[in-house]
Amino acid sequence: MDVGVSSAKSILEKPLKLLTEEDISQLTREDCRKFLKEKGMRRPSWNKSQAIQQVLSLKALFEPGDDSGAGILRKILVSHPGNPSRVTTTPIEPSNEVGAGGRIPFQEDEGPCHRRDSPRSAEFSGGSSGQFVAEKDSCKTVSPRSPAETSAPVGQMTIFYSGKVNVYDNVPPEKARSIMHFAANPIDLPETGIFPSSRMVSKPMTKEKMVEHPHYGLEKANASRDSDVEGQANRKVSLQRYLEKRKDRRFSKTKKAPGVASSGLEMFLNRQPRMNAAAYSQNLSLTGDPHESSENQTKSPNLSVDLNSDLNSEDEKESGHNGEDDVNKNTVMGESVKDAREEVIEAWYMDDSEEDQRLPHHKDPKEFISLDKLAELGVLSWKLDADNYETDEELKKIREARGYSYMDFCEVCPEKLPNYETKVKSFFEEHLHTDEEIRYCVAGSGYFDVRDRNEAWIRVWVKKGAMIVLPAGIYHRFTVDSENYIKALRLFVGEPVWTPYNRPHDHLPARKEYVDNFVNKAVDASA
Ligand SMILES: CSCCC(=O)/C(O)=C/O
Ligand SMILES: [Fe+2]
Ligand code: NI
Repeated sequence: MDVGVSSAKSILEKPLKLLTEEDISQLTREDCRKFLKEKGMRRPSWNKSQAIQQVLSLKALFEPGDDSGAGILRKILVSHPGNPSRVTTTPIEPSNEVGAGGRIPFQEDEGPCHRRDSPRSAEFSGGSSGQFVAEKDSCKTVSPRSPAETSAPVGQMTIFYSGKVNVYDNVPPEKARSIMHFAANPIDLPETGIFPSSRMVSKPMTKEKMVEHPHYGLEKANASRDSDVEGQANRKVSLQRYLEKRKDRRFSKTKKAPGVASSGLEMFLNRQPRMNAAAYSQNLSLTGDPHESSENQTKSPNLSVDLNSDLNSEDEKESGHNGEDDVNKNTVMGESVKDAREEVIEAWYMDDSEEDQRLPHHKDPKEFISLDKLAELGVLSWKLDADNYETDEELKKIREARGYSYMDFCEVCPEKLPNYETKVKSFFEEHLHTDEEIRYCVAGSGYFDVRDRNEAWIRVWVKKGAMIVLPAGIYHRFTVDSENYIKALRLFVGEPVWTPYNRPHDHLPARKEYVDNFVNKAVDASA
């Protein structure tokens, strides 16, 4: 008998309130996906953290009894005015408590090689918080749990989240509204009480602070509860303990063991699919061509200390991508919903030509790939407001959620980058890093090429406003495009390590972990 399977099954069958941190840490992605599929979710996440989060959310919402997540949600349910048949999340208001004095000293120097940029998209994208569209009777503003509602017919609910579509059958209106509320308040996740509220005071996110204040955000979240919460107390305490431990681990000097899955922090704070950045690199030999040296970058030392305190048409012509390809479209009741990220990020399979690396290198015919497909390779993306990155609440939320405590700029152009030619060549050597590579394009554009599961090159065109995360261990390379200019914000968890390990570096734990999580498991699952 497969002990692992049966123990996972018994864990998943446990009521949510009895789940312990040990239980959760034993779950594998496949356990969760299986469970979710059995519960009717058609496309559970491929990401372990997110799959676990989906399991917990599902259990919270569907477990009967007063201590269900729906019970908690019911307490804080708000009516959604406006169109009763659809609710889309709106950007969370910026925190008023963030003082101007605490602003990040970003350097605004545009540089001599600043090229013309694509027109700015004024509209905020739901990239970081995901876009939720719920259908059917899910958003009627009926008072909670009225008798009529209890006997109301159940229906199907479709949730568009982070570009993914999940369809749930037999959803009562009450639960649907709970989910709607959950969607509209992405930071105040009611089940765990661990989320910093968008309205709470913004606190510095230095390593010390993160360890020192493990209950960051608890007060505000807890304030929205009352005695109904009692039934959840055990589970909450257990989960908090789990999160605190993981958070401490994440920011401690201790190296993370190879193969350890994503941290609890990201499991609960993150609504984007994500793989963790394992910090192995300190003890690994530098066998690659370090294309990085911090003196060559426009580093802003203050940024590494505390960043949280305060925090087209021409392009389409060039790519031949008019944004109307079916592959990048979501559909709600037959209506197409475009992923806002596509305004600033496009991805396609590359041809094999040896021509100038700065050319688009499309196949003939062009073969685009959706951002969801990229996420399945661990490549995450957001669209952000690059004109206001200093004060952007969305960026701040992403950084808080993912622990990106460090930032600096990297400007790639002959005038700004010493040893420009060598560097550009080195960026384009196929390599991997033992941590995530996080780049936020605030001006210009460039190509990040990543290998897919079959070793084919996918070219990811990143333009102003695009933030991209390449997971640790993925083979990739970078080049500017024919405009020859990019200014990118580089982010990192803790002290940055930029070492590139040129291919082959398959023995590195980060590579093995990447292959296990994003190549082998996907292949196993599809077999
Ligand atoms: C646009 S940032 C420069 C490229 C880089 O840092 C890197 O590591 C590419 O793989
Ligand atoms: Fe890199
Ligand atoms: Ni690099």
